[in-house]
Amino acid sequence: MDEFLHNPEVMERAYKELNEVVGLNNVVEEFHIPKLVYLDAIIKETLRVHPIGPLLLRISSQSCTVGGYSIPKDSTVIVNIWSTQRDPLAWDNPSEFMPERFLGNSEKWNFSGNNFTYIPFGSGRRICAVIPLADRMLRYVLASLLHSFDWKLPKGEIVDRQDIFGIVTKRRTPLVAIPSPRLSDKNLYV
Ligand code: HEM
Repeated sequence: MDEFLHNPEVMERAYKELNEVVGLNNVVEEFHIPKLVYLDAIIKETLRVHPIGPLLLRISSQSCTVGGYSIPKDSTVIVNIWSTQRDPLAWDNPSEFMPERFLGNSEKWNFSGNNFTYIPFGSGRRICAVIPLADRMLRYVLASLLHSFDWKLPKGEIVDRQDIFGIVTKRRTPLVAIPSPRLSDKNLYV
């Protein structure tokens, strides 16, 4: 929501897609979700710049060398995906919020954890246990919130939008956003 509210051209394109696919006379239903390809790109880009679990932990089962560094057996290894998903060697304009980078290449950009430049759900044996559920819920909840309401930021508010780190990534200050109804019929909100 934060990136959406701070990127008016992304907002405009997402609303256009929702108007065309769902329409202002309807609420979002499950069958609409696969057709919302720009919304899918927004979610993927959000998980790139703000991965929910920024640090993956592993213990090396044997001694090895990674990127020229020797890692002894039984070392704790921390993989910083917040950083790798913003690596300028892998991403153009890595700090820019650009959902378009995920359009038209769904084979390459998925949550399988096989493309190490993009692993928001982790990778390998300990990859997130509920990717299909999390993916579906994210798309459905975000699509419904955006489609049902126009969202605005409070006037004149200057906030610190940076991430803070812990087990999960959070924005430094909580987001305040003001919704107003946008559907054609008030009964659709019941
Ligand atoms: C957008 C939502 C979510 C994201 C981005 C996410 C991301 C992650 C990540 C990065 C890991 C670590 C993977 C690794 O070390 O390779 C993980 C592990 C895990 N996640 Fe999620 N997660 C999400 C939602 C959920 C939800 C809703 C649940 C439970 C209802 C869940 C359950 C788990 C479990 C059980 C593990 C540990 C798997 C294991 O160690 O074998 N996740 N998740």
